[in-house]
Amino acid sequence: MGIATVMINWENSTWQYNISRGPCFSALEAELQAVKSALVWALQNAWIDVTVVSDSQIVVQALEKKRSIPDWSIYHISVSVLDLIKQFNSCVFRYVNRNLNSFADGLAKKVRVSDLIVGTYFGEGLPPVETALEFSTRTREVASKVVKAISETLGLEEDCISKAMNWDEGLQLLAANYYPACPEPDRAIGIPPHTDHGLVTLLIQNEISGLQVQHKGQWVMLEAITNAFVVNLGDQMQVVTNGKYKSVRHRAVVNNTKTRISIAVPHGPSVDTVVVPLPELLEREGQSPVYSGMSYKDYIELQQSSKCYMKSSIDMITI
Ligand SMILES: O=C(O)CCC(=O)C(=O)O
Ligand SMILES: [Fe+2]
Repeated sequence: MGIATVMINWENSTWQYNISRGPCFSALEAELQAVKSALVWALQNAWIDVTVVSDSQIVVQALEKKRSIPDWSIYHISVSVLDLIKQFNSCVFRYVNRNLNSFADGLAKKVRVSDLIVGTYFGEGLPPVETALEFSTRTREVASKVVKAISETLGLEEDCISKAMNWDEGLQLLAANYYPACPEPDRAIGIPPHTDHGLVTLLIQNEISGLQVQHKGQWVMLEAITNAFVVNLGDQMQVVTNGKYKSVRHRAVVNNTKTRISIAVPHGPSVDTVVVPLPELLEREGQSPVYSGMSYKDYIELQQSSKCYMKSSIDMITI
């Protein structure tokens, strides 16, 4: 079994990763061993405030509650990890989706098939994938809060939408949009009008405006605010709230002198979730569903298919 841990020092912008190989009886054991080796390494290097990021929900859920992993065959490792945790000033555990942990995951796989030399590797700056990982992890926390707040505004439990959408397994994307200056902006379009297919999209942009939203039939330009997120609601939010919240139709236009950059982080349900209006909401309001159920995966396919060319995909599932 291959074990890889990536350590990032945010204070001096250096990173290193450590890889090892050894016998392991389960994937869970390998995850826990990786956490243990990261903690041992951190203590040896006098790190006292650490955040451990893992793609194993079981490991993260247990350790953040300072409990042993519910698998007695690895109880002894749990005990030593819990002992190690006590030696830190702060030790936080965070879950990340596997595809966001691809750097460490890829290293562990490579070492298993033996084409990587066991040892510790160092670098300056930040490993590029990990920068995206950190950004994605932190923006996910913001998006989770937004989804909880939306649930509450509907008079529902804060985790009502996230539970129904299997948020913990949800799809998260990262899109970097680059719009070079265009001498004839009126004859070009950055991104054509569309709605995002997911639940919420967080968007940051450089200081150049370009995002327009459709409001009462008019295109309205949003002023670009530095260090602020724009939150766009997507189609699944409209479906799950039975139309109480609307997904926003938007487009991006180009600038004649300046280059515009935007980073969009769309968050959706897990791809297998069949999204329907929340039964709790329908019951309380005495309403019938306005949208028919469809899995998120099928909805994305529908939106990208020729059937939806120049048409709104949400109309296709409106009853
Ligand atoms: O660049 C923008 O402001 C819009 C980007 C966007 O709509 C998208 O990536 O879905
Ligand atoms: Fe969009």
